Amino acid sequence: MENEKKIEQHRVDQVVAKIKTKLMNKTTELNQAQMERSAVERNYGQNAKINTFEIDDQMETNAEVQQQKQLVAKNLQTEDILDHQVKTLKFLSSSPYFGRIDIHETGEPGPETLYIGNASFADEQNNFLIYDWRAPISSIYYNGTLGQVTYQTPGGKQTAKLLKKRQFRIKQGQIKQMFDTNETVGDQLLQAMLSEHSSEYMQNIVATIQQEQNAIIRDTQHDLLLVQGVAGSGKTSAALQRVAFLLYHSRENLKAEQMVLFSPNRLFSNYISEVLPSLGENNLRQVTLAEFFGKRFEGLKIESLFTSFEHQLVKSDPTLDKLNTFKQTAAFIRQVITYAKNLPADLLQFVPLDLAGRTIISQRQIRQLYQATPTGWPATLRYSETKKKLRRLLRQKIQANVNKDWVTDKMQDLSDEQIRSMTAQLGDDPLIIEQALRRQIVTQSYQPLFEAIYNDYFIDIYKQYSLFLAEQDIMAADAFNQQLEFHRLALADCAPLLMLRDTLTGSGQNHQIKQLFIDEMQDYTPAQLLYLKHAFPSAHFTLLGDSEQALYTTAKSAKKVLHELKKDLHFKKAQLVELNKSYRSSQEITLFIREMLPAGQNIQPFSRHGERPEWLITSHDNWKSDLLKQIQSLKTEFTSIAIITQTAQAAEKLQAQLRAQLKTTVLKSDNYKLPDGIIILPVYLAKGLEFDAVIVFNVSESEYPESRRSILYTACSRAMHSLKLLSIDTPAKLIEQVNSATFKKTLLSNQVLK
Ligand SMILES: Nc1ncnc2c1ncn2[C@@H]1O[C@H](COP(=O)(O)OP(=O)(O)OP(=O)(O)O)[C@@H](O)[C@H]1O
Repeated sequence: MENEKKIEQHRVDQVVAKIKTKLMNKTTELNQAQMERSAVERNYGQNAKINTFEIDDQMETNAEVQQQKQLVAKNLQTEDILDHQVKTLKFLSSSPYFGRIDIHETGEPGPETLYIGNASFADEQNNFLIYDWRAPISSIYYNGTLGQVTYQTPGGKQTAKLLKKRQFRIKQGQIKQMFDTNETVGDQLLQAMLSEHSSEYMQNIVATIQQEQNAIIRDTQHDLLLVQGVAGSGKTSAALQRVAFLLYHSRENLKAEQMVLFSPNRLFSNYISEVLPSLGENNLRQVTLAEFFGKRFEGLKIESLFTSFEHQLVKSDPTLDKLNTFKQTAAFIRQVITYAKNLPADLLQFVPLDLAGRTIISQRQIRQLYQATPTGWPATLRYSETKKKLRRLLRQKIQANVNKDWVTDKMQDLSDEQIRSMTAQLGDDPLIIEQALRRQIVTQSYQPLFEAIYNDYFIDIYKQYSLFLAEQDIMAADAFNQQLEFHRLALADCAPLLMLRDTLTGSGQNHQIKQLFIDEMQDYTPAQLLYLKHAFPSAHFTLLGDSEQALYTTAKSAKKVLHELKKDLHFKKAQLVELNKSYRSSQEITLFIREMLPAGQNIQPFSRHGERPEWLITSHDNWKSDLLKQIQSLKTEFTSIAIITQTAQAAEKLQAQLRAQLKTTVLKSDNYKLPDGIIILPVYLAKGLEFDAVIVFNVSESEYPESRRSILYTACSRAMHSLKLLSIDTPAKLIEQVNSATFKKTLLSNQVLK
């Protein structure tokens, strides 16, 4: 192997030399392009400053400025392309590839050797020295064991014989590790990757994508791809590599702007923000569900998923809980749609169009316009026809106002300069100029009304929804109205409200988005998913979740989740992929946490070893000093240490209790960056994240009764290398039920166990 390694290093040296030459050329081109653009911009700046008075001059200058602007835009585009090439080449010059396959394709005279890396690279004769990991042929690297293999190409299925598979770890142009493997992607490289300590940002996994993850990444057939995977099985990782794959696969008709990822919180958005750039792709848009709703209900404070969760934990009102549960179903949304479609005109909650305290178009007039539309038309058509008529009516009102005194008054207040800019290109006829001016003045003052019509402000959707709720249950309507008075909106009301608005007005759909991803989909209600399907009608959905980590609902089998989605959301081609192997945690941690779940034996640990998790039992008097000792000892080994509590209040309280002895940072839902040092955070904010060491705080029976099994599982599964559970006083039975061989139990104080 040593000799082989020398030969491979020699090739790496040759390839890197070629990459560096190209890098030099591209850097020069980039510098030139930047200089050219600065020159155009300087020139453009001077032209834009020319003071124009005569109309002819102004028009000429405008045309010139436009031309310059176009030139700058074109230069910027070239610069972007060059900049991207330079970045890719820089990366390749340090780490050109990670895989090699030797294959003999059916019908070809002899075998060939291909190297696979983050991006393709060809020499001047167009020989591919590196293949992009997303190229069709590269799938052999991820899917094939030695022997006969097949792979998809645009022209159909191809067969080949895989003769050799080799993995590399190359850094700064030097081969650090090299393995031959017969497996799909061998464990040795994966071992090395997973043993590393956690970092601030999630890393890409292109060198070690596993076969079942590859099925997620390369799927282009289905409009619903449902991924149900155990904690740490690489759902998020696979989803992000999938984005990169789709961008490569449909370079011509899919742009990063046409994709959106619904993520659990801002911390998570930041945590994953480096993955796509590290693969040479632009980031896709990320939004949390609360942000998405927030944009659609301006002026209202939307309850976040976490607040809703904390409310459930802190106070729980059985009657309201029941109502909220119904609001979360797809059946409820369907009821909203039926209501909106069949709403008689006299029940529509129109509001007058007012301007500066004066009603310009009354509620009665609006209703009459609506009633005048054919009753046989669907509600949305009647509504859009009403909108058209309202605009026409406004224009008539403008005409009727043109010669009114208030307009004459306003005209007299205008400066010569204002008049000139308002009437440019109208010729010299004073009569024409005056009429145009008057019309502009009225139109400008009526502008807010046009906007109100455009934005559907002439219908009070909140009142309408409250009436709908009252038809179901008067208490539900009261609760909703009460929230509204304080400018608040419960999360459970957002999707039905929007569906009501959209069904009445025919608005709210975004046809631009082609791919939509939802991470932690188990936290979405069927009502929300149904609304998102409606709001993004052209999108393919990739939904990633783990129902065992459902903090807000109960666990369901993957097949049941798929069945319900198909039934509720009407996808044509749905596919379920299940991931059972956990990569995040050491084998010892996985063996312990899977014991917490009734069906946990399906979870396969990855063979990376560490210490068994430790269950620490302390007393009410000594817990603080015991906890501090544990933290001190973890600090000697790890940099990323998290203490996970159940609620934000508990996190704050703990911080206050430790303050005198230890500096910690409590994470809140509006934090977007993980700070250094010891972190305290509530479990829902830890979703999707991982830490070298985790201490789950206060695992007592009162905090973690049987019903909070998922919460405890989610908290524990954030740990990569070290997991400790601290119980104060009465320990949780949930742990007592776990096979005692999977953890170490330590009595820190003279605590009497039940
Ligand atoms: N094929 C792989 N090669 C290398 N690392 C991997 C691979 N798959 C997953 N990992 C690593 O395992 C860890 C967990 O991955 P990820 O966060 O994507 O899992 P997840 O299923 O989304 O987890 P959770 O549901 O618990 O949030 C990450 O550190 C990721 O880099």
